[in-house]
Order: sequence, then structure tokens, then C-alpha cells
Amino acid sequence: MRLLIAGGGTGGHLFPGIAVAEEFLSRKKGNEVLFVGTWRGIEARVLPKLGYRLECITAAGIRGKGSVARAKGLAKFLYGYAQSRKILKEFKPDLVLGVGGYASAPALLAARGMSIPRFIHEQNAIPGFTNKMLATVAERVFISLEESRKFFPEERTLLTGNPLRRQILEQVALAPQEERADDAFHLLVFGGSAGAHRINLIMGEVLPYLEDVKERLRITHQTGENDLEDVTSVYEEQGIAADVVAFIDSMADAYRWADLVVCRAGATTIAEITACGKPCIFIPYPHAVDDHQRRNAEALLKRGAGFVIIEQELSGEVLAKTIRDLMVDPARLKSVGEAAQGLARLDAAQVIVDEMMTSQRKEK
Ligand SMILES: CC(=O)N[C@H]1[C@@H](OP(=O)(O)OP(=O)(O)OC[C@H]2O[C@@H](n3ccc(=O)[nH]c3=O)[C@H](O)[C@@H]2O)O[C@H](CO)[C@@H](O)[C@@H]1O
Repeated sequence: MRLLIAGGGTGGHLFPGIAVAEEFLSRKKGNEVLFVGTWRGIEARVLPKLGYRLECITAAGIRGKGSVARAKGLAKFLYGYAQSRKILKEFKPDLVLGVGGYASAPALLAARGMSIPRFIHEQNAIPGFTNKMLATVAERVFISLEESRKFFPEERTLLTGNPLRRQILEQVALAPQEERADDAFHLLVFGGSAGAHRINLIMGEVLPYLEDVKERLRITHQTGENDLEDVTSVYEEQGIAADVVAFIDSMADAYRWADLVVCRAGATTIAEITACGKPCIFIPYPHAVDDHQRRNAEALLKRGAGFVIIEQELSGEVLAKTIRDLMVDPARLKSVGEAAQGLARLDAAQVIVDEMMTSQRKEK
């Protein structure tokens, strides 16, 4: 069988798609997957390294901006639609899955025009414009969180959770890490798939407040492409042991290594943090559509499964105090990690592949 996965742009959209691809390929030798995305999306950097086939199309948003930008967006959309039809004709997929992001719209609409079974997956509690629109042409809408059900047609919507990549599931299956022989405290700082400038800046203000515990601290800090050099210098100046990188390829290893995580509250990040049972201080991105990151994080906070500092209340001192309090309270870290793990859903990719294959058989 052949599955086409369309969309991406950010890791939060792409990585659940990779998780579904892994599951689909594991079902039967000879199964094939093709991704459709854009050159400027994260997919163009990540997928070739993993050995997946990717076709790039032209795609852009057509909502909200001025009339000239909208007209340009529409022209790009129509071009992307034509490109998608050509790709569908050549690859002849049995199934098409949209994972959100601009490229999913032309591909899903082209699949509809050619009567190919099509599906979408929504990662967030509040769906983006593309998925709300595509829900009208999708046979099934897979959702990660109950909260988003109300935005989609009831009879076609199925709660599956957010699919997790093999590397994460394998880390979940490992025995718990043995107690560390030394007194080191491992802090993982990352800002979602592109890094987060505000988190990069704030760590420079946090470090002076942690001067007296710096011998214990080991930090891995993912910055994104832009701030790598500046952040590296900050740690060097403060004399704190840190591994500063633009992007982490193996997030599973990074989660396993960490005693505590500081990060944004994107939907896929949250799915991974809960699966790995990691205590986490979330700093939600305040400009996400409808403030959905704050809602994501607060859902965990309410259940004692994470800590939240909103940006209006964020300062070096506040974040340093939260980290320091947790460094000396392993029991609290453990209980918050366990509460997070209690919220995890691990079978999303399996359920999605099962559902897509069942729908496809019914169609035949
Ligand atoms: C600013 C913004 O609007 N962000 C959105 C975007 O975030 P973003 O793309 O940051 O997505 P998430 O935080 O949900 O997921 C990040 C993903 O990138 C991976 N990762 C991250 C860093 C790294 O170095 N290596 C790596 O592999 C993580 O393991 C995770 O799989 O899409 C998410 C899912 O639609 C939304 O919930 C977020 O609100």
C-alpha cells in the first residue's frame, strides 16, 4: 500500500506524520510513504536525513493579510494544487493524511478531486485554519485532545492522541534510569522545533542566580539556528557546563538524560514530555493562535503534571528560583513526572493507521 503524508512547516506538525509513517511501514514489507511539504519547512531538512522521500510544492497562507498578499497566496495555492495532482497521479497513493501546515491543503483537496481516501490529524486543542477547512473534505479527523472535538464534524472525528515517533516510544519502554552516582543535576532547555528566542535570552538572566549551585548543573540547551553563538558565549562567560546546540536530532536521548526540562508548550512537545514522564517547566509561546500553548500547559498544571511560567511573569529570578527549588526536591520532581506520564497516550499512530486502512477497505 502507498501512503502520502502532506504538511509540516514546523516540527509540531511534521513529527506526528513521521510517527504515522513509521507505523505504516512496519505493517507490511512493500508499503511505501511519500511526504509532500515545502522547501522552507523543517521537512526539507529532516526527511532526507531519515531516508524518506519528499516532494516539495508551492504553498502559502491565504487568510487574514492584505488583498495583494491574499491574491498572491491564492495564486500559490492554485499552483500547489496542480503540483499536488501531478504527484498524486504519479505516486498513486491508497491513502492521504494531512498533518497540518500550508502544504496539507492543496494535497488534500487534490486527493478529494481524485476520490482518494483522505484524513487529517490535529495536534492542538484549538485547530488551525487549514485543518478546520480540510475537515469538510476529510473522511476522518483524528484529534489529539478532547478539547478540539467541538471544532470538527462529530460523526467523523476520532480521539487518537498525538502520534509519537519510534525513538520516543523506545525510550518509554526502557527501564527507569538508575540513580546517578554523582550529584549532578541535568537540565534540558529547548524551545520547540525552531528554538525560542525569549527562552534563549532568559537563560542568560537565570544563570547568575544559580551561581552557588553551578558545580551541580549540567545543561543541554537547544537554541534554534539564530542564537547559537550568543547563547554559547553566555554559558562560557558564566562558567557553566553546557552543551549548546541549534537542533537536537535525538530528543529521546535528551529527555532520558534530563532531570528537569524547560521548554515551550507545543502540542507535540507535550505529548513527548508526558510519554517520557518528565517534570517540566513550561513557558508557553504567548503569540500562538488563540493562546493554545498556554491552554496546553495549564491542562498539565491543573493535574499536578507540570509547572508553568507565563511570559508576563517570567524573569531570570523567577525561573532560577523554580529550578533551584526543584533541584533540592527530588520527591516533587518524581511525583510531577509520574503525574505527567499518567496523561500519556502511546498508541495514536497504531490507531490512526488501523482507522485509515479500515476506511480504505470499506471504500473498495
Ligand atoms: C510557535 C508555534 O506556534 N508553535 C507551534 C508548533 O510548534 P513546534 O514546531 O515547536 O512544535 P511542538 O513543540 O509541538 O513540537 C516540537 C517537536 O520538535 C522536536 N524537536 C524539538 C527541538 C529539537 O531540537 N529537536 C526536535 O526534534 C520535538 O521533539 C517535538 O517533536 O507546532 C505545534 C503543533 O502544531 C503547536 O502546538 C505549536 O504551538
